[in-house]
Amino acid sequence: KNQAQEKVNELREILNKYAHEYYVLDKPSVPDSEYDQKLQELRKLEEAYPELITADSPTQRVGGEPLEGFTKVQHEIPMLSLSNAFNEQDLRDFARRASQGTDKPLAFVCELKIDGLAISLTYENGKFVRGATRGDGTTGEDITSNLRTIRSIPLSIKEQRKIEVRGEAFMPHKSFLALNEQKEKNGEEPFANPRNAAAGSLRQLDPRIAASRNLDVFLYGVGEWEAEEINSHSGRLEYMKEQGFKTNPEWKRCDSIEEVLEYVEYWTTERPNLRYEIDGIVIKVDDLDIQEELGYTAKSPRWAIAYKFPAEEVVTT
Ligand SMILES: NC(=O)n1nc(-c2ccco2)nc1N
Repeated sequence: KNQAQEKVNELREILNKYAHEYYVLDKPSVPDSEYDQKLQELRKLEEAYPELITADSPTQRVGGEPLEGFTKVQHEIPMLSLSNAFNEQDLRDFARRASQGTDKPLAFVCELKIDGLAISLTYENGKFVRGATRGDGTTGEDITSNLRTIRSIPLSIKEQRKIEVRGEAFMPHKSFLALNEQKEKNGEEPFANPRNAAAGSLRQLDPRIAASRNLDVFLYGVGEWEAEEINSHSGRLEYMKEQGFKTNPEWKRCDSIEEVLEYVEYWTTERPNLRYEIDGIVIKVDDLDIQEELGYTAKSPRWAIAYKFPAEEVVTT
């Protein structure tokens, strides 16, 4: 029995490492067959010793029965929407207002604005305990069982103190095209865009359907955190990556609005080469104390703004 426990722990550690390399770092160190073989070994051991099964085992990604409905979740810290910028002048105005709100030197972090569904993930004692949609910003829906099926979301992390991280769940282009092809074959209505497809997939009551949709996430923020000891947004992004969360590799710390404008310029042309949909660039003040000084309007932070790409002219054939 103890032998089985040791073997199970060893397999879980190896499988979590492989999964992190493959789904989070996009750099597998072993062929899929190696992963599948070890997972099969773990399944057999858990079958023989069901009392050894834990919720964070890699075999427990796709849960049991479909839900009857989604329960509501209150966000202790509201998940606010971002105000928009549409051109260079809007961005310069944003930077000026921010610099007038503090006498400290100002730095920004630029991030790709992933066009998906905003989500919140809560971990307690290092375990993924709850996942929720943004909803209206204060009340979302508990979609834990669906989010567990997304392989790039870790089921356990090193941090033992309660932490809530936030990000975007999305459907990569390849999965979107394949899903719509399938829907058209079945004579079903295809999804209009990857955002709707991701939202529709996470609103399914049966986690097996969500599991089949090849969703992914990028995490970009922290909500509640018992151990707030990092004083910059960029530091938080690095911390989240260290904890095993998938953060978008394209974020960049900029020391001036000129650098921000260069970043926007670069991604305006580079955007078509991404394997996922983005609808803009998010610019955030990096220093968390300055974020606090700047505060919020009724519905959005004053320390962040979303530059939106011009809507692509639809070529009607
Ligand atoms: N959609 C997206 O990629 N977002 N959204 C935020 C955000 C929303 C509110 C605060 O931050 N940040 C990024 N990268």
